This record gives sequence, structure tokens and C-alpha cells, in this order.
Amino acid sequence: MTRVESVIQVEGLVKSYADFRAIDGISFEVRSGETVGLLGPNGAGKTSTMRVLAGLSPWDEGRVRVCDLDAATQGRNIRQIMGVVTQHDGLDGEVTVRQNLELFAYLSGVSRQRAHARADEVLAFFSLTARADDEVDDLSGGMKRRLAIARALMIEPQVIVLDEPTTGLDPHSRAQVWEKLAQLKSDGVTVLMSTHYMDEAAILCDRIAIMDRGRILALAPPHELIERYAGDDVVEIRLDVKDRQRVRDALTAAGIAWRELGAMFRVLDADPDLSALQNVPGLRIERRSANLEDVFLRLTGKELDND
Ligand SMILES: Nc1ncnc2c1ncn2[C@@H]1O[C@H](COP(=O)(O)OP(=O)(O)OP(=O)(O)O)[C@@H](O)[C@H]1O
Repeated sequence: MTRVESVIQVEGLVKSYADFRAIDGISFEVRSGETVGLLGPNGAGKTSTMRVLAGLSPWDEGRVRVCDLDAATQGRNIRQIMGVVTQHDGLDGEVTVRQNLELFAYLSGVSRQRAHARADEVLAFFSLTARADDEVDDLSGGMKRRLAIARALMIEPQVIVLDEPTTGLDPHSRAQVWEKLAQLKSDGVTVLMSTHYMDEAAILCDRIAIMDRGRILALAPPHELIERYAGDDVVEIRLDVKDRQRVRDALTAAGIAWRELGAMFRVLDADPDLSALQNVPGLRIERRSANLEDVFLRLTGKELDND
């Protein structure tokens, strides 16, 4: 199949569970070779979107196309060119690592000979060759995740969709998965992934869709999102004393917008005049570079990891 510039096209997608709109009219595209991330907290609608794309779930309104194939009528063809990694790996724990890969490939129409050769390739790529004959239940969580991605690659897909690829993994295993996803990207594989980790989105994605409550609030490269919605620097105020009310009063009197986050106050103005706070004892004002967490806070009024 020839490569198309726009690999995934979603237009006006709506999906409801009973009368609740989990996806509320989203549109986006993923271009050939791009990694696009859906970034949002629990319940934003990321999994619902991924499930529609993977052909696992029906939808109510809108158009979904993958490599010029219409998901409404050509789902079977889409599954031959799209690798899917769901949140729950769906690996068979009682057969070996290699059998998981090869069985999946046969069921997808790959010949036995090709499946065997391809399994060798993906096992090597994911540093799993030494575990090929072990039962999946004996693998660590990080290895299982790598195997789930390896399995999706058995069909040599043009595009891969991954739902929260590193949720639940320890930092070392997350870094290993990131390294492999970065390699896939440099090999030209098109990737759509969902995540609620800001660092994961910033490291891996060319463009990020900020999602909340079934909507895409912004979609752009990470640095553009930060420039547009958070500015260069963010001011945070930390208190060594318990006089939080005094800080609130001083900020209000100075007309400064802020949010209280745990033990600190995050100032929402880009260049605030904080002279009114000079006399509050035990107060520390810090400046740091803005990040995607700040973008999310500006767009939604809440933190990324909170519901
Ligand atoms: N089968 C279902 N029946 C009813 N409501 C559902 C169902 N699946 C999801 N929802 C609701 O739809 C909304 C979006 O859920 P979804 O799983 O798509 O979000 P998410 O961004 O992937 O969150 P998470 O990170 O928790 O997976 C949530 O409010 C969720 O409770």
C-alpha cells in the first residue's frame, strides 16, 4: 500500500455511553511518520478514542479514516495495517513469549515462516530474545509491556496506536519503553498514543492534543503549547510559615491570578508584580521554566494528574 500523508483522520467524533458524551466532537489528524499524543487526566476520553480507532468500539457521529480506509466500512482492512496496544495487554500468560507473537501473527494472516522470522526481529528489537521460551506469566511488568508492543509490530504495521503505554511501570521500565518508541519513530512508524504523563508526552510526541472531558482543547507541538498557553516562566510561591491567608489576601489585593496547589501557590500571570508580598514573612518566590502541566492548568483550571 502506498504511504499517505494523513494516516489517521478523525472528524467530529462523538461517542456516548447512554446519555453521557465521553467523546464530545473531536477532530485531529496524524501525519505519516508523526507521533501524536492524546494527553489528559483519567476520564478525558483517551481510551474511548483509542478503542474507536482500533475498531474495538462503535461510535455515534463523525468520520474516522486510517490510511484512506473508512473505519465504518473497512475496519478489517485497517486492522491489517494498524498495530494496537491496549491498556490491558491481552497477552496469553500460559504460553511462551514466542508463541504469543507467532500465534498473533498467524491469526492476522501472516505465514508461519514469516511469523517465525518476524518474531526473531521483534524479540531482538525489544531485548527479549533470551526470554523467548519463557511463559509470559514469568515476565516482569516492563517486559510484558514491551512484549505487547512487540506483538502489535508482528504485522509490520504502518501505524501503531498505544493506550497509555507506560502506566503502572517503574521509572526504569518506562525509560526502556520510551527508548523503543523513539526508535520506532526514527524508523518512520506513525504513532498515536495516549498518556496522562506530561514527561512522556513531551519526550515522545511531535504534537500533543490536550484532552479533557471528551474534548481536545489544544493541539500543537509541545513547545508551541507552552509558548502559547503558559509563557516562558512560571512563578511559584512557597511558604515556610502557615500564614496562607495572608498570601491569599495580598495576591487578591494586588489583582494577581493564582491557584493553590498543595503546599504552594502557582501564579497564573506571566509577569506578576509581587511587590505587595514583600512583607509576608517566610515566603519564597521561585521562577522556573513553564511545562505542559502549566498548559493543562491554564486550559482546564486543574492539575493533570487530578480527576
Ligand atoms: N463502558 C463504559 N460505560 C460507561 N461509561 C464509560 C465507559 N467507558 C468509559 N466511560 C466513561 O467515559 C469517560 C471517558 O473514559 P475513557 O476511559 O475514555 O477516559 P480516559 O481518558 O482513557 O481515562 P483513563 O486514563 O482512566 O483510561 C469517563 O467518564 C468514563 O467513566
